[in-house]
Amino acid sequence: MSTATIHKGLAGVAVDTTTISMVNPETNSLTYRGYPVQELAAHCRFEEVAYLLWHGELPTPAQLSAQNATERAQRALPPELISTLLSLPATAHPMDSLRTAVSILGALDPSEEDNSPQSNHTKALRLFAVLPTVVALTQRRLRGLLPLAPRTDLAYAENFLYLTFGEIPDPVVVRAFETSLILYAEHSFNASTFTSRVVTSTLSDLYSAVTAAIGALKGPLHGGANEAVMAVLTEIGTPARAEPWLREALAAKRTIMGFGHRVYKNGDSRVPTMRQALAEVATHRNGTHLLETYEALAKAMLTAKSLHPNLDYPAGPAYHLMGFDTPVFTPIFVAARITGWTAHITEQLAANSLIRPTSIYTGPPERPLT
Ligand SMILES: CC(=O)SCCNC(=O)CCNC(=O)[C@H](O)C(C)(C)COP(=O)(O)OP(=O)(O)OC[C@H]1O[C@@H](n2cnc3c(N)ncnc32)[C@H](O)[C@@H]1OP(=O)(O)O
Ligand SMILES: O=C([O-])CC(=O)C(=O)O
Repeated sequence: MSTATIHKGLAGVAVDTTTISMVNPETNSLTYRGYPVQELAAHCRFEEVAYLLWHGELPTPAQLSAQNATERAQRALPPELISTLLSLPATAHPMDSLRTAVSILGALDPSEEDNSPQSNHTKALRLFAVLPTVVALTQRRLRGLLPLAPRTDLAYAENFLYLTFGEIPDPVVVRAFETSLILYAEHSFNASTFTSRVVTSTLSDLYSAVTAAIGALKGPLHGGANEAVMAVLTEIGTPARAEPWLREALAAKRTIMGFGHRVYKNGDSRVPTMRQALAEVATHRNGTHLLETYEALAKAMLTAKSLHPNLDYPAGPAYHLMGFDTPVFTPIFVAARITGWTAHITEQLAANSLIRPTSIYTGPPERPLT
C-alpha cells in the first residue's frame, strides 16, 4: 500500500504560481494584478479590466481605444455559427450552445493550432467580442425572438444588454451588470480555470481549453450555482418561508446553492459589492420582495450552518431582476470569465509542465485472465 497522501479535490494544494489574481481568505480580499476588485468594479469599465488581466497593467487611453476598435469590429457571428446555433433544439441549455459555439469557432479558425502569445491574444479578444452575441442569441431564442445585429457604437456592457433586450436599460442596470462582469472575470485556480490549464498543459489549442472550461463551469457546484440560486429563491417564495424552508432542506441533506466556498470560509470578498448592485437593481426594478427573501435565507443559513453566500448568490437574483431568463445566468458568467481563462492559458503556456497527478490504486490485485 502506498504511503502517498491523498488531497481529495486538491483542497489546499498549491499546484503552480500565478501573477493574475490573488484570493486571500484571511483578509477577505481579491486582487487582479494587484488591484482590489472592489476598486476596479467602482472605477473601471469591463473592457479595461479585460485589458488588465491580459496585459498585467491597465490600458492607456490609446491602448484602450485600440482594443475597443478591434473588439467592436469582431462582434458579429459567422453565418455558419448562426445556422448551427439555430439548428440546435430550442430546449438545449444555453451553456451547451455556448460550448458548441466556441468549438465551432475553433474549427473555423485557420490559426487554431498557433499557440504563440500573439495568436492566442487575438483569439481571446475575438471570443471576448463574440460571446455576448452568442449569449444574447440564446436568450432571444428562448423567447422566440430573432437575433439582433451587434452595434459598434456601444461599449461592451451596453451592446450586450442591447443585443439581449433590444434596448439599453437604465444606467443603474447597466452598472450593476458591468459590476457582475468585473467580479466574475477572474478567481485564481477555480475548477474551470484549472480545467483550462490542464487542457493547455497538453499543448492543445485555446478553443479546446475554453470549451472544456465551459463544461466545468456549467456544474452547480461551480458557476451553475447562479441558476440554481434562482430556483431556490423561487421555491421559497416569501421572506417568512426562508427559515422553515431551510430547516426542511437541511434535514433532507440538501446542498443550498449559492452558499459555501472552497477557499473563503468567512465570506466571499465579492459578495458585498454584488449585494449592493443587487439592492440597487431591486429598488429600480420593483424587486424589494426578492431582496427580502434573499436576506432572510442568508440570515437563516448563517445561523443554521455558519455558512456565508458566495458570488453566485447575489448574481442570480440580480440577473433575474435585470430581465434575463435563468438558463442564461451561467452563460453570462462565461462571457465574463473568458478574460480570466485566456489569461491563465497564456500564463500556463509561458512556463508549461504537463498536469498529470498520480492516484493510489485500490482495485483488485493483479490476476490472470485465463
Ligand atoms: C463562483 C463559484 O463557483 S462559487 C461556488 C458555487 N457553488 C455553490 O454555491 C454550491 C454550493 N456549495 C457547495 O456545494 C460547497 O460549499 C462548495 C462545493 C462550493 C465548496 O465545497 P468544499 O470546499 O468541498 O466544502 P465542504 O463540502 O467540505 O463543506 C464543509 C461542510 O459544509 C457543508 N456545506 C458546504 N456548503 C454547503 C451548502 N451550500 N449547503 C449545505 N451544506 C454545505 C458541507 O456539507 C460540509 O459539511 P460536513 O462537514 O458536515 O460534511
Ligand atoms: O474560486 C472558486 O473555487 C470558485 C469561484 O468563486 C469562482 O470561480 O469565481
